[in-house]
Amino acid sequence: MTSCLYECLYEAGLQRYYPQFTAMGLSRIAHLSQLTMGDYPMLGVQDMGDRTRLFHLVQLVKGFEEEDDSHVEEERGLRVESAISSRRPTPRRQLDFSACSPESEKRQPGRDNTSPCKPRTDRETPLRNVRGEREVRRRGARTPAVPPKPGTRTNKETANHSTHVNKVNQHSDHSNRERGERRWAELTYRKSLLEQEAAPMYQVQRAAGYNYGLPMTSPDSSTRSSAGRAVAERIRVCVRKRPLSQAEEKRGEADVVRVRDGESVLVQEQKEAVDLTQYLLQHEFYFDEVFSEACSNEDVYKKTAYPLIQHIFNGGKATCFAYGQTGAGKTHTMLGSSPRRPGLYALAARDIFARLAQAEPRPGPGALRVCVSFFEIYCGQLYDLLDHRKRLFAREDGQRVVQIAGLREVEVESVASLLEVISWGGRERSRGASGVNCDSSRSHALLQIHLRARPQRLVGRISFVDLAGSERACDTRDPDRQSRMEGAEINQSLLALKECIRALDQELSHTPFRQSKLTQVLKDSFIGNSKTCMIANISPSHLATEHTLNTLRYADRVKELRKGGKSSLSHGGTGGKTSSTPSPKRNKHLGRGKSPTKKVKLGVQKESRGTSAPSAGILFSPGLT
Ligand SMILES: Nc1ncnc2c1ncn2[C@@H]1O[C@H](COP(=O)(O)OP(=O)(O)OP(=O)(O)O)[C@@H](O)[C@H]1O
Repeated sequence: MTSCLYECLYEAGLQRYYPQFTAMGLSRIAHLSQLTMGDYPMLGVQDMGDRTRLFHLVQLVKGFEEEDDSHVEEERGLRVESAISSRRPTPRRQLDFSACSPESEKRQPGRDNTSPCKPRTDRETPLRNVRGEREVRRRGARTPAVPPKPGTRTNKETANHSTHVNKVNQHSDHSNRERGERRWAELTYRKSLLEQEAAPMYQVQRAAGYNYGLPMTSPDSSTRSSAGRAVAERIRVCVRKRPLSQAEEKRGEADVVRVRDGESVLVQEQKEAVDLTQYLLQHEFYFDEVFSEACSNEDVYKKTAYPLIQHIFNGGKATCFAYGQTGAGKTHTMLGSSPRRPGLYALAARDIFARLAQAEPRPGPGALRVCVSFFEIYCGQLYDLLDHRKRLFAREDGQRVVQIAGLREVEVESVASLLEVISWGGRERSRGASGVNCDSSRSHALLQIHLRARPQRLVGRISFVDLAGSERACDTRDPDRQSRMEGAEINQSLLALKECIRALDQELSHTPFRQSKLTQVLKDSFIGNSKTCMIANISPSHLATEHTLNTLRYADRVKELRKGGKSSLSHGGTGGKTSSTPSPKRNKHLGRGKSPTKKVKLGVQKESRGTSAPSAGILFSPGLT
């Protein structure tokens, strides 16, 4: 479960150690102040960079404690109002862990109260706990640990006591407001850093061969040849950036994603060196199509699903995947936001029926029928969304065609009826989200539109796949077993998907579709006359940068595989690292199982923008390690 400690570690880039922290009984931010460097190995923090970060974090927490102590003086009438604001905020100083307390949440300007942190009682606020008895005595007046017995005080004492309580409450309100303001200042600071590009900027450069999780792509020169064009037509990889929402803007979140020329996307990642200087890393990725926030669903449809619809009328199979972090815009793309702003499902349905009407103005015995099925894959199990979430089983028949036994197919005769069926299934999915799986983003949803000739012959089929939230693939390190299993399953299916797309491109005799339920049920979309399009949805917010980069790296790998790259070993996961063995030369160099990091080339230093890199790898600034 997300906790403030996790958030705090996350801010410091140490979130992967969270399970060890909790295993060692460190569950609150306040516990960090008791850590000594001798404890670091027990927490698994061996890496020098991480040790330094943890050290700074511990110092910061201690600093907060001291700061809090200074408020005792304030209670006695000494106001140190300007103490915090006049102090030059070092980057880590700006972290405000207390923002997790319910009071400060309430007081934060323009912030909604949906904090991911578990609400705490006053006594549970982390920095208070750590000082034990003294703290409880001091704050105890407001929320006493043990309620005083009635009648144990005189009236005068009670009056004095309540005056004191009011003073303490006023102080507490004041400090909470101050903390809220500090958090606000932090966000504004980050935003200005990102928007004004005041910080030094370094560009992540393309490297030959293995790229240590960094972008692989360059503008696609392979599409210049006719064979390259054919492959690019079969597998398209596109990216769609959504706009910042009003709530995100109010919270002061910055837009760190830029779309250039409809074919490249640029992400600015805010980083911090061990000397606490802030800098920006700029990642650039190239795709077949990149849709900016200004693009409508119709624009996206024309360049993604529309060619697939033409393809199924020629007897082919097609698949359109929506991939990305929860909240990145997958549903908006697939389903649309209102009847006047339809998504890909409705636009595809409109074209299918328009084309049928054109071909056969009057329905006759030879006319094609449109049938829909809608099901979900959760933890490797299939559930029929058009049949009360009935459990389904996928099996291969005698011709080695995968059949989903018992899957309900509903015949539809118009766009409206198709949309009705989809919304029925969608309701079933969100209802299931509070039952079987607690969150619909943990499952893949597959909507299939079949073109059938009578009686049942399949002519063409398009599958729209709303993939599980990409951030779920990182749950493999979650302390909760169920989340870990879900994460592993999602990770596995995304890996299998990449493999199958590679096989589709290279027309390999063996398609590894059995590696996951997702690819198994989509088997015939990976063989024969089939086309695929992947739309990677991304959020522009600077708070989502890590997930955005993971999404882009995955899409990037899919695009690279199309060009004949070898498979990667795992999905990006938290750190967004993918590993692969792209060239035999590299294999020879590194050998199997050796740590690739030993060979990484670092330390080329250059101000990035507008300059070309002298060699592969990240460009580092002075003082960065
Ligand atoms: N291109 C866009 N233009 C305007 N608003 C958008 C766009 N994309 C997404 N949004 C808005 O962003 C919010 C989140 O989008 P959406 O629900 O589609 O995300 P999602 O990836 O489907 O999330 P989940 O996996 O949780 O279903 C919604 O309010 C949606 O209306």
